[in-house]
Amino acid sequence: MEFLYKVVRFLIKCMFCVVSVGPIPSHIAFIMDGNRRFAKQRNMKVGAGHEAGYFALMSMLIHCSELGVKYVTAYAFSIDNFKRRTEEVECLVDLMTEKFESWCREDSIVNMFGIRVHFSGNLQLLSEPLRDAAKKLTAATVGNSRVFLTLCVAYTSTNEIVRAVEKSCEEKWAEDQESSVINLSDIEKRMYMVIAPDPDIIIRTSGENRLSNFLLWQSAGSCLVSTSAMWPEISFWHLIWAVLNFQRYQSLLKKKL
Ligand SMILES: CC(C)=CCC/C(C)=C/CC/C(C)=C/COP(=O)(O)OP(=O)(O)O
Repeated sequence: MEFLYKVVRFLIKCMFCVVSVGPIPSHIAFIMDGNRRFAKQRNMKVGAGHEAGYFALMSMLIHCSELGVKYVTAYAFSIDNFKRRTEEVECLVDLMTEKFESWCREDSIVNMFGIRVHFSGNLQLLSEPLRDAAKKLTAATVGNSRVFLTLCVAYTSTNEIVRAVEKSCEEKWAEDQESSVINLSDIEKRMYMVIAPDPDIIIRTSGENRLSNFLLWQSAGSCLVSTSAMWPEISFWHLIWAVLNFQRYQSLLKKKL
């Protein structure tokens, strides 16, 4: 078993060397889809599917960090997810609260890997314990700088855009009532995602090709990669495949110039 593990680690290292010859994306975003189908296919409870999804996110984070990807974004809970059955919403909320609280510890995985956590979304819609855990985690990881992880929670892109436009109007009007012209940079400055560059790659699992109200503003130039694997099944190889696709897309762009 130990031998097999060593062989896999060696292969992973070789692949890292191969992809490092080309440009490494600075920002990868994930639409983590298929947790419930993964659970159903295995006669597991829905909660177990989401828990498996959590471990898949951890493994992607570690691979991204080893690959030198600076920004990672994950769509963890959309505003529309509040419409799901109460038990499922509670289960996801409990899972996130528990993990965020544990990530605050000094020896947690996020601190070990130098991951700074940021939240994108309307946190006012969350229960108080989850909102507090998210705020505590943001503060607890503020000194980390190896990877910037943005978790989209209570997020939809349309909500982000409307909020940024509203804030721009209010703040510009308060600044100067004579000329309150709003431009692109006024809106972008007020987006939740202002902390990260636009994603180079968006990976969606479970065979779907839709963006489902995720990073609509930021994805104009992103390379979209869809895989039929359910989110808990995502592996290092899917990540490498996405990066190779991105590199091919980059070289095509260069040829066009
Ligand atoms: C602590 C932390 C950040 C945990 C994250 C856990 C996690 C992976 C959440 C994603 C939840 C979600 C709505 C997935 C979509 O699959 P789905 O439920 O829609 O599955 P389906 O497409 O098969 O119905």
